[in-house]
Amino acid sequence: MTFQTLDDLDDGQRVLVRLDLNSPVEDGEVQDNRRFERHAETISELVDRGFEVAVMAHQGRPGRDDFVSLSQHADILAEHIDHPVAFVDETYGPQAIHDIAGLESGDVLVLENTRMCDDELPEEDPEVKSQTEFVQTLKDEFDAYVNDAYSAAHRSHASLVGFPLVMDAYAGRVMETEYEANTAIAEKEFDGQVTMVVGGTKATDVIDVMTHLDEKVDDFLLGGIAGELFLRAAGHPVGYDIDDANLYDEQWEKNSEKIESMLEDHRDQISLAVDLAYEDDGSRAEQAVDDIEEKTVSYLDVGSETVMEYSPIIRDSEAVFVKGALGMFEDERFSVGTAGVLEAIAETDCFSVVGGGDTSRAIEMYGMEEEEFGHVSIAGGAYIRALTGAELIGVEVLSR
Ligand SMILES: Nc1ncnc2c1ncn2[C@@H]1O[C@H](COP(=O)(O)OP(=O)(O)O)[C@@H](O)[C@H]1O
Ligand SMILES: O=C(OP(=O)(O)O)[C@H](O)COP(=O)(O)O
Repeated sequence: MTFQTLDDLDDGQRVLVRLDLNSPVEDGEVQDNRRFERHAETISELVDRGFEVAVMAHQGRPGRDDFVSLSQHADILAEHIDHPVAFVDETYGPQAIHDIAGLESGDVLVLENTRMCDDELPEEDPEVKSQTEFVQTLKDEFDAYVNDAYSAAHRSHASLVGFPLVMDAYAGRVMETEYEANTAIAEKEFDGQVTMVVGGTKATDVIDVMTHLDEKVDDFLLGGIAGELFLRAAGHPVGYDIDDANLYDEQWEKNSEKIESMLEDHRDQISLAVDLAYEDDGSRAEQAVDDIEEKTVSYLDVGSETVMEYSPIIRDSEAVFVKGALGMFEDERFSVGTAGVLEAIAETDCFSVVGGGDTSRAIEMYGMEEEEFGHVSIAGGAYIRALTGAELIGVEVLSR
């Protein structure tokens, strides 16, 4: 697969750049993370080369607490590139078009969250997305489109797959390096045991990929939301929403058949938590899974016994892939699973990849160094999909 890169683009043009600045949001505040640091390299290069730059990116999903404006992202990006970054609260409306027209050489303008436009979601064919009002309006304002959002390249959304069909399209530096690293990793052959740690909140993404990796991966170590859904399928009274949470039921509806057939056909490859942690009177408490008779609390981490079972499997592995945290590690009380597994990987000389905008943050939060891991990717769902050998739709359209 080959695509044009920034080396193929003449300096000083008007470029529309898609980044992935999707970030954790705590109490309405966007948290700085490695995605800003990495994309800053691409934007700084474009600024230095005198381009007029408009940035598109998404944040969160409609209906979720993390679905917020990109105004804070513009400020964080400005700090990373040490250069002013303007923001407009429209993606392609009249004010956005006015501000784009006013761009001068070296200027950077962040457009509003692409997912606030009706045309961005849902997933549809690139041809359909390329004909949307969103794409058709913006395409004439620029000389070229640059996609740097490798970590979102598994989504067939307008800002990712529509523009390359109707504009001269290039890969940014992050797209280029992540694509090369993850493709090389997907092609690697391992003689020994291959383990995948599966957690996080996006269970649908990981379960879909697990069904394609059962020949490549010997052991799946489960936690997070997917872990609880597997426990539910195994007959435990967990893995459903209580209070007004919206993490389990919808993903169960979508995936229960796949989970049940994975358990039926590959039970010996799947390790489930034997204990779970929850908050009790402000402190961490743990409960053996076999003792749970009814879910009355939110489980926020795997328990210590589970970490003791997972760690030797990691130590015996030749390769370990991590996608998604085993618990809500941002709260130190629920970091035992995620930090425990990452520490076991860091202490072992296995080949390892840690992926995910959120999960990779745990490395620095809990005193580990990136150098202790083979590759730390800012992509989560995209990198595990790449492991299956499947081409990512956002990369495919860039290569046409
Ligand atoms: N049991 C849990 N309950 C709530 N959140 C969880 C739980 N386990 C993991 N998480 C959250 O999952 C997030 C990572 O999810 P996800 O987006 O799937 O992974 P990544 O961003 O690493 O690709 C973390 O921020 C963590 O707080
Ligand atoms: O953060 C992302 O994916 P990841 O959590 O799998 O790394 C991407 O921005 C895609 O976001 P989405 O999973 O809401 O489509």
